[in-house]
Amino acid sequence: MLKTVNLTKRYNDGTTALDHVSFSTNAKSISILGRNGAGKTTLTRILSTQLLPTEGTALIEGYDVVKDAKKVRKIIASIPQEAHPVGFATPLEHLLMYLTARGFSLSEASQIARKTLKEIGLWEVKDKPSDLLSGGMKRKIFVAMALASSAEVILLDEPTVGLDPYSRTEVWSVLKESDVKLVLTTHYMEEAEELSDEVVLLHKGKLIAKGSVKELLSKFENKVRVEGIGDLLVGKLRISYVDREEAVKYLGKYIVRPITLEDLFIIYSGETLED
Ligand SMILES: Nc1ncnc2c1ncn2[C@@H]1O[C@H](COP(=O)(O)OP(=O)(O)OP(=O)(O)O)[C@@H](O)[C@H]1O
Repeated sequence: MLKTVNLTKRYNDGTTALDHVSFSTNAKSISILGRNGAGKTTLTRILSTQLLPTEGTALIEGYDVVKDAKKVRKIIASIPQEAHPVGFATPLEHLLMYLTARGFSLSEASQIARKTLKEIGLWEVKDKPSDLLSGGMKRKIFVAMALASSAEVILLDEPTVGLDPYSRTEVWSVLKESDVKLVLTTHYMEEAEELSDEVVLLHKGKLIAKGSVKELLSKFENKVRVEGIGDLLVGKLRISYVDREEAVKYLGKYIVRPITLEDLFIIYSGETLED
């Protein structure tokens, strides 16, 4: 579905946002994870043909995002992080405008728009100007547009930022039920686990790990997370990762629990919890 070879982006001010990132995946859905500034948005902007790489290549469904940019634009729908709806237009109008611009007839667009607005939980507010909607509802308009588009691959940059837990679950279930292939960036580990077959971990522009959450976790199955309660430290740190056998001595005064995706990120990025 996705392949990058030595993908590199250096901005004009000299910042290297992506540094020779190479990976390939046939997973139906992937999450790109990383801390602020890791290069997630830069990667999705390159994949969605909005930004040229400095070096290297990226392919979506076999099409080069630079050489075959027109073809790529036909098969993808992309929601940038900073997308804002038009204030006076309603959710229904947004979907109708978007779908007709993508080539659907008005009657097709109307049918698809109504179905999607119901599925995503925007039906009650479909005729309200977006200015009058909450931040989460505004975000949902864009997820609905991407889902309704019939694109083969949708790229979502932090799709559920600002959504309350109920709305987030609502969006997740619509995304999961859809046949569309997903590339998403997120800060929510739970979202990555819920929605993606594979995760790509970026750190300071470099790829630090890739695989299914299960695969990545299995590499650390002999480790557990130990967290000191109050001022209690594990060595010099409040949280540390130790071998299972060693964990026995921490039981009682410490919180000892299995490693999660969130811990993997800390382990792979090589950052201590003091950082
Ligand atoms: N237009 C630009 N010019 C110069 N540097 C940029 C530009 N856009 C991003 N950067 C820098 O590139 C690096 C990667 O930024 P990017 O937005 O891709 O990260 P991110 O992982 O999406 O971060 P966040 O989680 O905060 O959205 C950062 O150091 C950022 O400051």
